[in-house]
Amino acid sequence: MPRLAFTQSFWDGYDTLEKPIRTGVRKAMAKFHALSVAELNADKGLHLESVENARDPRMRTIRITDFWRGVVLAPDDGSDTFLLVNVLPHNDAYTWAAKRIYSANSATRALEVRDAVALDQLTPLYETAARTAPQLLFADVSDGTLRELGIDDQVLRAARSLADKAQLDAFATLLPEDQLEVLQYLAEGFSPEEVYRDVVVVRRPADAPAEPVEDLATVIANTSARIRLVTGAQELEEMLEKPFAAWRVFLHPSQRRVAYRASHSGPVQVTGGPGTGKTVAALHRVKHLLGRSDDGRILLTTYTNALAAGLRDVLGLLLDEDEALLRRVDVTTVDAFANGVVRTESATAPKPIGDRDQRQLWEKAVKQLGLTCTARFLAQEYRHVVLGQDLRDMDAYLAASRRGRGTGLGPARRREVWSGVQRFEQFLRDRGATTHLRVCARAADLLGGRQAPYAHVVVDEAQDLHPAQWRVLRAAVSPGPDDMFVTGDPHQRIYDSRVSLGSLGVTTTGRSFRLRVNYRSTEEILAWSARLLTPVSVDTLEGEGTDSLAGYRSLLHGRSPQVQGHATRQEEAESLVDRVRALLDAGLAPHEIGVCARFNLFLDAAEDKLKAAGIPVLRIRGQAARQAEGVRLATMHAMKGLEFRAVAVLGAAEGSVPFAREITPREADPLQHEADLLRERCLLFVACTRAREILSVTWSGAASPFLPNTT
Ligand SMILES: Nc1ncnc2c1ncn2[C@@H]1O[C@H](COP(=O)(O)OP(=O)(O)OP(=O)(O)O)[C@@H](O)[C@H]1O
Repeated sequence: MPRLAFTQSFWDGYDTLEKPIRTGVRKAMAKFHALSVAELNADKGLHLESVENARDPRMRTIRITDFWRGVVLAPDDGSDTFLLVNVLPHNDAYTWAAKRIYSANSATRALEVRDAVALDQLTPLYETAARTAPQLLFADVSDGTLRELGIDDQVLRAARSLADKAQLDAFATLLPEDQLEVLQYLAEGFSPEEVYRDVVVVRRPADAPAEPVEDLATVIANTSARIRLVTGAQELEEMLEKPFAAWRVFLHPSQRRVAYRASHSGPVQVTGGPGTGKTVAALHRVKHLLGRSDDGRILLTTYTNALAAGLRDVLGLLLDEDEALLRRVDVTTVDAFANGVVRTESATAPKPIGDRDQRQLWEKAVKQLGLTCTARFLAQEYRHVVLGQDLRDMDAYLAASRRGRGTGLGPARRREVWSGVQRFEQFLRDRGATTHLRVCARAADLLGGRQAPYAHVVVDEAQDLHPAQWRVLRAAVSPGPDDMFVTGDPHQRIYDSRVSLGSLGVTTTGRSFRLRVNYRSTEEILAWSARLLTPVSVDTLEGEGTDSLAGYRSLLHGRSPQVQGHATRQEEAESLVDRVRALLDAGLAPHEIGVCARFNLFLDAAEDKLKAAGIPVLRIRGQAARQAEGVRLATMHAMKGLEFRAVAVLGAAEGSVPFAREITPREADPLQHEADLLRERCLLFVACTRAREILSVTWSGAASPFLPNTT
C-alpha cells in the first residue's frame, strides 16, 4: 500500500475550504490508503493525472470535486509515499503545479518547493539591475560557502542578483524554504558558521549519509517541520475530521530541537522575541517529558491566572485531552503554587494584599517613624534588595550589596530603612496579611526541607519573575537533568524584576536556545514595534549581559501600522469606533479585536463609546470569560501573552506612556529612573506585538516620546 503525507501549506488552507471540497479531499485521500499504486493510477474517480509542461515530472493532480483538484507529488523512484501539497480550483491547480519544483536540500536533506518559473523570469531582470548596483547583498559570501549551506544552482544565481534585503523579501515566496532561511540569516549579518549551526545542523538528520541522493520517502521523512506523514486510515480520518492548528504538528526546527531533545543535562533557557513560539515550545516540552515516564509530575507556570487558564486549554489540545496525562501536570502561576504550598504545609491560608494596599502601609510606616526616605523608595528597596536577596535580619541588610540601586546608603540610612521594613512587616502581621513575594519566600522555606514535589518544572513568561519566585520554583524540583525548562523574552519585561539566574541555582550555560521566527505578527508590525526598543538595551533573561532582537523576523506580510494623533480624546475614541466597525465589516469576529490602553480610565471611555455604537465588548480583567463574544478591552499589562488579529493601542500620549507617576525622578535614583522608563517602553512593545495582522496606535495631544517618527 502507498503511504500518504501532507504539507503544511495544504493544512494552512484546508480549514477555509468549503464542506463539499473537504469531503472530496477525505474521499480521495482514503483511496490512498485502500488501493495499491497500480490501482491508484487506474482509478477512474481519482483520475490521477500528470501535469502538462510541468517543471517537476512527479507532479500529478487528482479529482476532488467537479471544480477542484488536489496537487500531489508522486514518487518516481520506487519509493511509496505520495505527498498532497495543495487543493485548488481546477485551472489554478494545473497552473500552480506546472510551475513548482520539489527538491531535496543538499545540506538539510529536507524537501523544499520553489516557484521555478517565476525564479527563471525574475532573476535576469535583477541581474541586469545588479550590474550597476553599488553593492550586492551576498558579495562577502563565496559560492563554495553558499553551496555548503545548501544553496543550489538556480537559487545561487538568484541570490547573486540581489542588492539588498528588500529584494530578498520580494523573492521570499518563490525560494525553497530552507535555502530562503539560510539567505535571510546571512542577510541579517550572521556568519556562515552560525547559519550552519542554527539552520543546517538543526534540520539535518543525525544519521544523514554523506551522499545526499535519497529517495522521496526518505526526504519526506526528513521534513517533519513542514510535512506530516499519515500512519494509518484511522489517523487520516481523525486528521481530516478535526483539523488541528499548525503549531501542534509543524514545529520550526529550532522549536523541535529544544522541545524534543531526549534529555537536557540541566536547566534550559529558551528566549526569542514576541510570537516566536516560546509558549508552543514549552507545551511540546511538557508533552515530551510526560512521555518519558509513567508517573513524573510536572509544574507548568505562567504569569497570570488568565494565561494559566489559556495554557491549560491548549495543553489539553496538544495531549488530545488525555485525562491521565493532564492529571500529571499542574498549570498555574508561581504565586498560586506558592500559596498552595503554604496552605497545605502550614494549614493556614495566606492573605496577600495588592500593590495599592502595600503602598498605603509604606506611607504609614514613613509617617509614623518620621523617616527621611519616601514610601516609594522603601517599597523598591524592600522588593529589590531585601526580598530580592532574601535578607532576613538587619545585619544581613547592613552587609548586603545594593548592586543595581542608584543611590549609596551608609549604615545609618540602612538602619533607618530597616526600621521602616520592620514596621511594614509589623503592619502586615497586625492585619493577618502578607504579600505575594513573602508567600513565595515562605513556600521556598517549606519546600526546602523536603522531597521536591515535581520531576520537572516548565516556566513560561519567565522574564518577569522575581528572585523570590525563582526560589520557590527552584525548590519545587531537585537539581538534575531536565529539572527546569524556562522560556521568556527579556524585551517583554514589564514588571520591575531583576534576577541573576545563576545565583538562584538556575544555571543555563550551554543550554540556552533562541527562537527567531515570529509566527504571530506581520513583518510590518514587527519591524515597527522593534523600533520602539531601538534606543535601549535590555538585560538577558539570566541577568548577565544584554540581549538583542538580531535576526528576528516574520514570514507574514500585511499593512503598515496606522499611527495617528488626534486633537482630543473624544476624537480619538470616535476614530476607534470607526476602525472597529470597519474591522467587523471586513469580517473579523469581535473577539479577534483587542483594544488596549495604559489605564482602565481610558478603557472605560472606549467601552462606553463602543457600546453606544452597538458593538459588543468584553473587559479582560484577571480571568476573562473566554466564551463570551465581544471586542476585548484590556490594560497593556493584561495584554501580556495574548494575541488578536487586530489591536488598537489607545492613549499613547506624553504623560501616559510612560505613565509619569510610575517614573522615579532621576534625582531620587538615576538607575531606578532608567529602569522605570525601560519598563514602560517594554510595556508599549508588548501591547503592539499582540497584533497579528492589523495594528493601530493613537493618542490625543502630544505623542508618547517612545513612538518612532511621529512627526
Ligand atoms: N511552529 C508553529 N507553527 C505555526 N504556528 C505557530 C508555531 N509556533 C507558534 N505558532 C503560533 O504563533 C503564535 C505565537 O506563539 P507563542 O504564543 O508560543 O509565542 P511566544 O514566543 O510565547 O509569544 P510572546 O512571547 O509574545 O507571548 C501563536 O498563535 C502560535 O500558535
